[in-house]
Amino acid sequence: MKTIHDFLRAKEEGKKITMISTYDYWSARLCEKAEIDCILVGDSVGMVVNGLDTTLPVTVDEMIYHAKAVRRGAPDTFIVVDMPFLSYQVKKEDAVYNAGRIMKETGCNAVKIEGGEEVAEVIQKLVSVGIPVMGHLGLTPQSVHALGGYKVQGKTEEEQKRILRDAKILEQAGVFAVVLEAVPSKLAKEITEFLEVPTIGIGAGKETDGQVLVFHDMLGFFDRSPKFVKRYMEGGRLIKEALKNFKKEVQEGIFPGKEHTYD
Ligand SMILES: Nc1nc(=O)c2c([nH]1)NC[C@@H]1CN(c3ccc(C(=O)N[C@@H](CCC(=O)O)C(=O)O)cc3)CN21
Ligand SMILES: CC(C)C(=O)C(=O)O
Ligand SMILES: [Mg+2]
Repeated sequence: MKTIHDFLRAKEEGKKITMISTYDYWSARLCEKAEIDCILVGDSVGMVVNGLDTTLPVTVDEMIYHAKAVRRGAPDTFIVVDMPFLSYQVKKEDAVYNAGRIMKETGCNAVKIEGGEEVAEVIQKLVSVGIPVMGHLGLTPQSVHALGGYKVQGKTEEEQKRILRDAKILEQAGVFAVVLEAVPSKLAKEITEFLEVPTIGIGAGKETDGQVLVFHDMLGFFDRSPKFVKRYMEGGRLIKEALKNFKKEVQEGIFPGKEHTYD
């Protein structure tokens, strides 16, 4: 099992970190077999698995349910769990309670929190009680309504300054890594060079210390995907063909064959 120190060392040694966002037993098993460095049980589960338009309705109980399944599938992989909307913003005490539940009930290794300066105190508190925290800057989907949509962040110089400043504040607060989502690669490079802790990018160019993608996106399960997604497989098409094949074979009396029958 990797530790937070292995991620720091990877940055020092210039070895890229790979992270995949996924939510269940079988996909976690495959990630572990493929030796992916880190699994993120993302609150994107609400959109990917549950068909919601945003991540906002996702609950702590739902995150725990998925994270337990992921841990069973990947017993030896470093697992980070997203803290969902409103589970850490209201009071520091809530954040400790919710992060504590996530750690205790799932056996994960760390939690992830979206935001900059406004969550620095919460992060400090979690780190002080022994809960490793991953930060998340740039496009923070839990603020989609405030951002006016899923849009690239850090386009203006003012925004860039704010994001870089937030990154420094997160490092001081004690995060062991930071996700940079949907920002120009130049800004991601600048943050990556400045920080001692690793950056993990999604739509942030190639200069970050690692990359993260959602399992279902990279395997092509959806017909539409954001610009930053590379499809390593046309999973949706392959599955649809298999389903059609099943229907055809049943209709034509080909399935089940002798080998599938208890005679
Ligand atoms: N399946 C999935 N993959 C993700 O990467 C992901 C989620 N869900 N849910 C939570 C957030 C939301 N994310 C998103 C969602 C949409 C865009 C998107 O549509 N981007 C457009 C427009 C960019 C712009 O206008 O600036 C694109 O074409 O890339 C980007 C990130 C990333 N996260
Ligand atoms: C896209 C990643 C970074 C995430 O936060 C998620 O999957 O919820
Ligand atoms: Mg998330």
